[in-house]
Amino acid sequence: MQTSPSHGRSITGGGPRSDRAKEAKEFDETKAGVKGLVDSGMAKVPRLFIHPPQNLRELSPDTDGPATGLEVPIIDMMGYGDCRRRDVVNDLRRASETWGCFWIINHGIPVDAMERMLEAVKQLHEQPEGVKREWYSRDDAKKFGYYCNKDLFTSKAASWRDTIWFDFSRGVLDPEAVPLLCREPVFEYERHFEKLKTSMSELLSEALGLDSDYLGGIGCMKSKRMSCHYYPICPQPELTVGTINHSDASFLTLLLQNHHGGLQVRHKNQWVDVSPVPGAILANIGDFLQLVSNDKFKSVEHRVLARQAGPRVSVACFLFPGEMQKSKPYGPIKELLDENNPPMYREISFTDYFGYYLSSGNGMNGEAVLPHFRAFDKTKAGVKGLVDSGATKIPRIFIHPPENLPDLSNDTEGTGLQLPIIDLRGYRDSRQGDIIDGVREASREWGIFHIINHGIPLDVMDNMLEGVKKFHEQQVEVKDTAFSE
Ligand SMILES: O=C(O)CCC(=O)C(=O)O
Ligand SMILES: [Fe+2]
Repeated sequence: MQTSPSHGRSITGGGPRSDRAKEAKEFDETKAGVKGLVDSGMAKVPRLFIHPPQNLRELSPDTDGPATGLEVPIIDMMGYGDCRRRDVVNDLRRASETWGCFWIINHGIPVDAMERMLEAVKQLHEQPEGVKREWYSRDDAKKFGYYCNKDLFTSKAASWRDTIWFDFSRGVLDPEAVPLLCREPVFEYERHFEKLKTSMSELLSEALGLDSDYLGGIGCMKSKRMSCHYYPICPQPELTVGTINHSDASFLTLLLQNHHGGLQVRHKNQWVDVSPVPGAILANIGDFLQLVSNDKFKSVEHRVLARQAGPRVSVACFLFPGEMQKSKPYGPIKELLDENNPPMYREISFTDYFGYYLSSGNGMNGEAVLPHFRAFDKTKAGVKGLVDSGATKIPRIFIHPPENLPDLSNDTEGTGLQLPIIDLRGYRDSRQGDIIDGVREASREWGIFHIINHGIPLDVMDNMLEGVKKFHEQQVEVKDTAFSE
């Protein structure tokens, strides 16, 4: 596949004033993705893909091998249907509470079905440019398609990754909707996957201490969507990322990857390499499971590094509520609540959660989305905590009905009216009568007035205000001790 050399130049070139939106549009119109750039012989990462330092922080040097000494837990599901069920459930609980992700082995999906799936995805991405061009789209109504960066036009920087998707969320996916080349492997994988999904739903229910059919009963994993990523070799991996740090909005994500590593998860504030384990599937707890489990299970922050090795191929299968359940409110599961475990989140539908997730950059701007839905009072961090957490939108509980809101279009400065100011100097002697008259008048007309020369020294007032400001600006942990409901 070739991208025309002139096109390549226009993307890499551009002086400091050239416009990102224009670069994104030009690149998008090639419909050839990152793979097209690499195939055109591009030796430098185009500016569109260069991330600001805060996105690249801590990318190296621990990119090879588990320098941290930490490793994602591996859970052997062998015998989960009978003799080992209790062990498997306990292992799942521990891993979901501490890591928010874990490998599963002996999960029932044949290794060759997984390999065929990965190979089919690789082949799809490696189709000639002219073939892939027909699939290029960001239209969510389509069941199959291909794009480079869903958020290409809204993100701060693009990521070194192309994606093909299969959407199984609205009923059964019609085989005719996907290219013949991948039909058999995709539907074979999906058939096995459905069985694993049912088992995971039962085991995770039990791991939460609920009946095994609980999560199935609330329909929270009914739908699925497969995002099949292709990460081409990157000539300057220190300048960009494969996938920026984020947690998934889903309930659960089950991930296949080929032998090229690059995936990392955040654990105990360190990035830990998720080195491929042959035949294993990676399970990631998503935000929505953290929400319904009332923080018992943790959604895991993860990212994919851009690398000089590749191409890396992965299949992330996101599980989330079905069509019938998507718009119904979900909140912390009642059975998990008691006086020591108050609800940490307010109720919200998956549709609303996901809408917010997308509008705040697919969770891909490095800012966690879930905290926005915490039951506000439980944070004990106040409005200041919201602002400090980088909230860019006002949470719904703060939004007032129109009748409460001042008419901001009216310029109040233009009225010429001013609050009365009453000078208290001499109120014990010569001016007492005037002052009393002034107070009476202001109380009758306004109900509010300023007083000056009141006897409280200015520095005492300033110190008081400064003290209050300092209190509010303390760490949340310090203020926590003074918080009272
Ligand atoms: O490619 C991967 O391994 C991870 C992809 C991912 O995190 C996602 O699609 O949400
Ligand atoms: Fe993800």
